[in-house]
Amino acid sequence: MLKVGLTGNIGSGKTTIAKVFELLGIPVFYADDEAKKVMVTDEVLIAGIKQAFGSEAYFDDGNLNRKYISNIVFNNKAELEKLNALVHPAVFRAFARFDAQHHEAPYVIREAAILFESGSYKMCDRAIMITAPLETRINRVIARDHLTRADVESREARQMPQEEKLKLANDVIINDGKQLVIPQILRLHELYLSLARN
Ligand SMILES: CC(C)(COP(=O)(O)OP(=O)(O)OC[C@H]1O[C@@H](n2cnc3c(N)ncnc32)[C@H](O)[C@@H]1O)[C@@H](O)C(=O)NCCC(=O)NCCS
Ligand SMILES: Nc1ncnc2c1ncn2[C@@H]1O[C@H](COP(=O)(O)OP(=O)(O)OP(=O)(O)O)[C@@H](O)[C@H]1O
Repeated sequence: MLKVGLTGNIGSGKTTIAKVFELLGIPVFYADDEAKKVMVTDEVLIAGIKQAFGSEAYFDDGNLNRKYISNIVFNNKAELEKLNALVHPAVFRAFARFDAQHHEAPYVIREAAILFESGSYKMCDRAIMITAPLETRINRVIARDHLTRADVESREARQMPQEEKLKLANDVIINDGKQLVIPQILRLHELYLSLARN
């Protein structure tokens, strides 16, 4: 079974495009969702996060105080690395379980915002990079999340630049709102099916 990583910088369209692969019958592992899940269910991880960032990291009902953590980690590289070092091992373990559950599929997709930054592309056979101009991505995220331009820019600044990621990717989907996306997805789907057969 082929493992395909799917990434792109903030607002590039990762989730939207991953859903199309799902429609084609391909299992998709959403690393960011899984990260959020383990951060509220894994007791050891919860204790580690509270120790690192203070008990304000969680609300009294057990939910993660995302705004509090975002303000810390997206404004300080060392703090983000601290959070990643706590969360990523738990996400890697969940991915291994997902693979095992879908071993009959020709390929699986791992959708992750930080596939390259975290080094997890090395655990995949191929990596897809989704690109769109920065201005388009900023406008999409402002419309979707009602964040400010400065919020989006500070998140973008924490990610490896698109050009760097393109050097590490095997495949590219251009989601600039001009080029048709579905034919690009179908081409890659055919490619992965044929790689999985051989
Ligand atoms: C800091 C948290 C709580 C903020 O949550 P919030 O809902 O406000 O933002 P969201 O998760 O949608 O992320 C917003 C943007 O930030 C970027 N981002 C998220 N995590 C990271 C990270 N670890 N490094 C760099 N960029 C990141 C994503 O590209 C995303 O577009 C959350 O992002 C988080 O828990 N991150 C750590 C877990 C992680 O590493 N997830 C990424 C994949 S495993
Ligand atoms: N080709 C497109 N045309 C118009 N809108 C789009 C297109 N692709 C994505 N969008 C919209 O842009 C927003 C961002 O897309 P999406 O949530 O898929 O991006 P993402 O890369 O997963 O974002 P994030 O990095 O913030 O998690 C969504 O509201 C989505 O509906």
